[in-house]
Amino acid sequence: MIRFEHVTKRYPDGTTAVDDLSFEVAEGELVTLVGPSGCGKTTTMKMVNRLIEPSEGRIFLDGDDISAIDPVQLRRRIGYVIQQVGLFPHRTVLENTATVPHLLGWKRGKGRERAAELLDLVGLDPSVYGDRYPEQLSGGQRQRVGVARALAADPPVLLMDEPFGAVDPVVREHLQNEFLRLQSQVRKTVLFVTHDIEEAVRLGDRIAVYGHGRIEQFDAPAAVLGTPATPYVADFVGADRGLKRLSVTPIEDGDLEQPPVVHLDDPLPRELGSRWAVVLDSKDNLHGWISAEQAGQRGSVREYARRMEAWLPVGASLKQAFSTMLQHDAGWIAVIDKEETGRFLGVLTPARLHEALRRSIDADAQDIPRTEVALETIETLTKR
Ligand SMILES: Nc1ncnc2c1ncn2[C@@H]1O[C@H](COP(=O)(O)OP(=O)(O)OP(=O)(O)O)[C@@H](O)[C@H]1O
Repeated sequence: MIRFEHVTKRYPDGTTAVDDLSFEVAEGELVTLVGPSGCGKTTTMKMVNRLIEPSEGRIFLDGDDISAIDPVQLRRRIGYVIQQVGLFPHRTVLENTATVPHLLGWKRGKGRERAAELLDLVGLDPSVYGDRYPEQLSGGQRQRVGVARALAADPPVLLMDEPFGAVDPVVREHLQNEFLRLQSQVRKTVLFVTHDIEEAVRLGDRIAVYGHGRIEQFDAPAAVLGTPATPYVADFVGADRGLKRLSVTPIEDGDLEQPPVVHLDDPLPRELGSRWAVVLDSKDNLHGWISAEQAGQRGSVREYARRMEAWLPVGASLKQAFSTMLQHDAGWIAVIDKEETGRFLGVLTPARLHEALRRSIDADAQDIPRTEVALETIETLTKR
């Protein structure tokens, strides 16, 4: 969708901001450009919408060489969100959001309708916020309007330059989550500039880690954290990359333990054979748990079962698992298939969590699928 071919940018004063850059972003992919200040991220991005012209090399958008496209036409295909949102102060939120449809000559009513739809999508109720002016919004709300405005004319490509850089960390995380939810619906091709590795890892399908004017590594977040390509990248992602990796490694079926299970309407078993058992309802959905002390008493499981608060759907990150364990002071958490159905799959214990993390790091180091590492480990163990 976006392709850089040997692109170099030299500024008139001799600064080489970008040096022989070649990479490709697939349709619907979100690529984060991350690196220290001055490494050429913004220059890279601004060359895509021709706010900056390359000195050498070519950039293609959907197969078209952008140097042959009129810049104004080009920018209509590309949404642009920057840190200082740049909302028009004397226009309402709704008018601001409808800016591009308006420029494109849409009928007023259609433009406003679309703007209201987009505001809704970014979590701002148009009936509450639509008639406000930018100064009547919080920083986070202004950023949301910026995103809504960039999406209003439904461009296939979005360029985002530190869009959440100016808000505090809590709002920032909130905006990141909302943006991920939004992106899962709209599936734009996104280039996202940030200097924050955590943000790059959370949002990117792939990350381009910049050194000086060059990409040092272009890979999936887990791979960048697990096997940094150069000492520079290792240093940039930080000594705590093992911890960061928790947030990009999902819980998988194979990570789960199978504890004893009882059903709500069963009589209490005489023994559990374990310190606790998971309690399921008649559809095998998670209900709660009982402890070994309750076994052997009279009555049914239902009378003694406690609700299970610490649970997650499969596919949630190991970081969420760890944080859920801490939050509920739980020695294990239940894992279900989907939030909607709640079918019980197994439990994750701290030991299994550690194993899962270990396995994902080993898999990257050897560049083999994680499931195969699991099998290999089991084979080695059984042969011993
Ligand atoms: N107009 C210009 N003239 C000369 N040098 C420039 C110009 N614009 C940027 N540069 C230089 O080019 C290099 C890359 O700048 P760029 O803005 O792309 O970096 P960045 O990675 O986006 O940095 P930051 O995270 O601080 O925004 C820097 O050394 C910068 O000083």
